[in-house]
Amino acid sequence: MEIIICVSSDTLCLSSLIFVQIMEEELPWLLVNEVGGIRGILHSHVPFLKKHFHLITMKEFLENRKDVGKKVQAIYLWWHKPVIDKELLQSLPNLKVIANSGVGMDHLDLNLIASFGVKMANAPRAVSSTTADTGMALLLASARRLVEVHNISISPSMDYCEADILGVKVAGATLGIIGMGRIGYKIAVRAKAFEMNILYHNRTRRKVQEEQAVGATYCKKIDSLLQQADFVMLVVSLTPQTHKLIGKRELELMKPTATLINISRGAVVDQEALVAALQTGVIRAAALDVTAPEPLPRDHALLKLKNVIITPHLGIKTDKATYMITEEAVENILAALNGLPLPSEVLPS
Ligand SMILES: O=CC(=O)O
Repeated sequence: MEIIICVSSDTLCLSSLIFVQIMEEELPWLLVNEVGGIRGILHSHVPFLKKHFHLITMKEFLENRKDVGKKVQAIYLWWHKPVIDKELLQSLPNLKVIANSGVGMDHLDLNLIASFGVKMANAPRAVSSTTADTGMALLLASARRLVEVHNISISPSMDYCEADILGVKVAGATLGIIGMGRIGYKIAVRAKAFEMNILYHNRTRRKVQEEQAVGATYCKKIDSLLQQADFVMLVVSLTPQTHKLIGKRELELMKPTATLINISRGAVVDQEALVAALQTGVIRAAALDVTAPEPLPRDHALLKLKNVIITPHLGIKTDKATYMITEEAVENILAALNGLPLPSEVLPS
């Protein structure tokens, strides 16, 4: 909403106010968590959002739930916030759409949201390359023990022996990708450039031409991939079927020299089994961008292991990718508010 105040050019004093005109139709109201901070929309996205919406934060909504609730037509979820529950949905009678700032929708009760007649969208276009980069960064960092060698390099004594910095050769090693959707495939593209052999498992097999383009071999059974891979990368969505997909049995199938990399969701791995496997040398190392919960309690056993690298769900967090996510969200919200098909609608299964 833009307010134009016209004053007489002769006197330029307030008493000469002629009229106050409200320009433009009122913009649709968009509910966001907060601006700035760890769970808030980034400040740099706000001017873009304000071009299309009247922004209202959760704090403002909670202060005046009755009046504001009726106006909100859309929610932009930034890293799972605000939490969408029945109570919130009931207080937003005109809500039409919820846009998620990522691809994973496991934090949402899709059936509940759909039962309120609210559409949902995610942001698959924006996230793929950057998340694939995160996976490769973790693979390389773990292979070459970057965190350990960094700590040695900045230590006062720099006391180390060759064995302390000996890594694993990536070229010629076998990468097993579990989950060959958009992100999994982009990881394969990157791994090919690093001269890795690539195995993959997916619910549905990729086309032969797609496999050939990255030199990937399909493993119908996860077990066979686990037995052969030097690096296993988890890229699946979290669903009831993938919950604790990797447990004690699966870890024991892996080579003792193998590394597990998880960029999907923490709950895809049985964390207790993982801790035991890392402590007893069942596998060499793990590199985790995701844990359950996030962040882990500060005294968690995974934080004490030298053969673990943990990042705070870096996933897509780069300047460009986060901005693209907001653009994708705006596209979806505007489509829903105009009664058009949503470019990345997510339906309950
Ligand atoms: O975790 C990241 C995403 O869901 O896109």
